[in-house]
Amino acid sequence: PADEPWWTRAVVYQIYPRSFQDTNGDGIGDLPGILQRVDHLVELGVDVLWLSPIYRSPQDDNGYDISDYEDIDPAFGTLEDLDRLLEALHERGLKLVMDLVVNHTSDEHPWFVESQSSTDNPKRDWYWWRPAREGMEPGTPGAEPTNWGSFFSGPAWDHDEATGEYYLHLFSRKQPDLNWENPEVRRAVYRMMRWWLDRGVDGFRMDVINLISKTVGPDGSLPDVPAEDGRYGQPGVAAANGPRLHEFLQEMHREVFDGRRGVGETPGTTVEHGRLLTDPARHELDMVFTFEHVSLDHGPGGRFDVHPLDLRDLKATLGRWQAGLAEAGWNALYWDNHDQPRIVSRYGDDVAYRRESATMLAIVLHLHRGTPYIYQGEELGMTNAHFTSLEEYRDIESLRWADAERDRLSEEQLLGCLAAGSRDNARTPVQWDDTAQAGFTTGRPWIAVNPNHDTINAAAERADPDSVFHLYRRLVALRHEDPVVQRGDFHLLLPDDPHVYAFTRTLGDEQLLVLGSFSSDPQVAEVGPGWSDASLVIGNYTSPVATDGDRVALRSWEAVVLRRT
Ligand SMILES: O=C(CO)[C@@H](O)[C@H](O)[C@H](O)CO[C@H]1O[C@H](CO)[C@@H](O)[C@H](O)[C@H]1O
Ligand SMILES: [Ca+2]
Repeated sequence: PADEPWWTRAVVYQIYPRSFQDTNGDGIGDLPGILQRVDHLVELGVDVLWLSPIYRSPQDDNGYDISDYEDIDPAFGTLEDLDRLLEALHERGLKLVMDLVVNHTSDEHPWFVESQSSTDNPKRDWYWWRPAREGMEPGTPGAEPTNWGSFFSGPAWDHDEATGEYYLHLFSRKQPDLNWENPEVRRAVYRMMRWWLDRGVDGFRMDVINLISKTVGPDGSLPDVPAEDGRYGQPGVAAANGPRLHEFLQEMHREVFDGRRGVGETPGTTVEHGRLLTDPARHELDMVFTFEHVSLDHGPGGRFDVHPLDLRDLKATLGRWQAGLAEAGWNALYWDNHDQPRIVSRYGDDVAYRRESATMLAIVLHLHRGTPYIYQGEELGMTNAHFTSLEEYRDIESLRWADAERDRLSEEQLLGCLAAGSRDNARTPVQWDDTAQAGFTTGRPWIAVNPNHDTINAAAERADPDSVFHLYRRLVALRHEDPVVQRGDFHLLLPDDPHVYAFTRTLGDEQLLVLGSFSSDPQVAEVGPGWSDASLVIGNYTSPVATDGDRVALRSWEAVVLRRT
């Protein structure tokens, strides 16, 4: 019904501009390249384009370190190029969502340059400056104001020789955190957001937005966090979901949003938080990205310490978020993005069953209740990079982790951990065809093209009616047409089955049964009575699925959606 928000029927496509399409042969994707490929988005049928950062930036973290929020980095193009893209998207009924990175700026942003210049500069309090720990020699390990660790390994504080104080950076030292306690900072951010909305942008994806409110003591002190002796604390602990987060987001909503929207990236957020953040009655965010389901194969060592997934954990986690936001709030559904290894290699089988497992994972995700996100290349079934040398890696998080672990692990062990957990797995150029550089560039790509582009590429996928690409087109069309897919209640089945993901979606007297096998071996799903004469909605095998009474037999990595009324 018309009063349902548009995004309950929408599908979002994420582009990582550096790796999408290069048009000037410098090996770096750019805005004219996205314009050139807009018809790929139209053919897929998606409704919204989310662009990872394209702002002026020293590219220390590939654009998530911004030095000018109101200009485009020359590597990606110009403001005019963006206006042309915006116009082309709007003409085709698509919306554009920009990446909003305001937990931190680049250390080359004029705000920080000023703030760093002297302790009494009017912008000193725009960032987090603190003296060394009591009685410790400034600049020596352990003298940092708190024991907070950075997401990119090492301490979250850097000592500034010139002014003798430390500044906070939860990510790289070239990404100093903004001090949102300072109302001037908030006003400057809201003014910048309105500038982009006035330019026609339709909304924002907000980077680590739940880290903007730090836990500050009444005297302005910042607390240490639990940590093993001599080691830095878990990154973000004293910043995640801080005391003033909801206040800041409600203020932002009042100051900025008049109907245009925002999705928040919120690492370390619980279901309870998710509901508070996305309950429309609270006027904060429209949906959030949670991280629980993409951390289930992480061992104690985090993302580079990868362990086999237990499907029961995945079902329990996604099931909890579905149930938790059923009454109020809304989920953002994703497997892939520019920070995660590709799901077909991670939870699927990218060797013997790439098409089957990629399409099964797509069907299972897109039939959940929420707004699905497709990350560039996911619709082609692109796999992890499978790099074989350290030289091939580019990602600051991976390189700093390898540096920190070099004495503890052998080169072979380092390569194994990086191959499984690195963000670069998601950042290899999009594979458009089977030519030398996969049609991405006529030059030398900034990161290596995956050699499997000879068989895995858009041209081949488009030519094969049973391909991953055409399955995604059908899923997007289903989301647009089917109210049960859009709004049906979610109910998990078979929670203890270690191989089959099963659930129903119900709206009125219409019900869908969704089954996905996470196994190469044949599986049987006990689905109970009443499905034997159900109709097929979508499946990833061309020949019909075998139902006999209350049992459905699933072939390798098979997924099927049945409907009964
Ligand atoms: O998962 C993570 C922690 O290990 C990181 O990959 C990631 O840093 C975190 O999810 C937050 O990501 C966002 O902010 C970062 C800092 O801006 C940027 O590097 C990521 O690309 C962005 O998605
Ligand atoms: Ca280029």
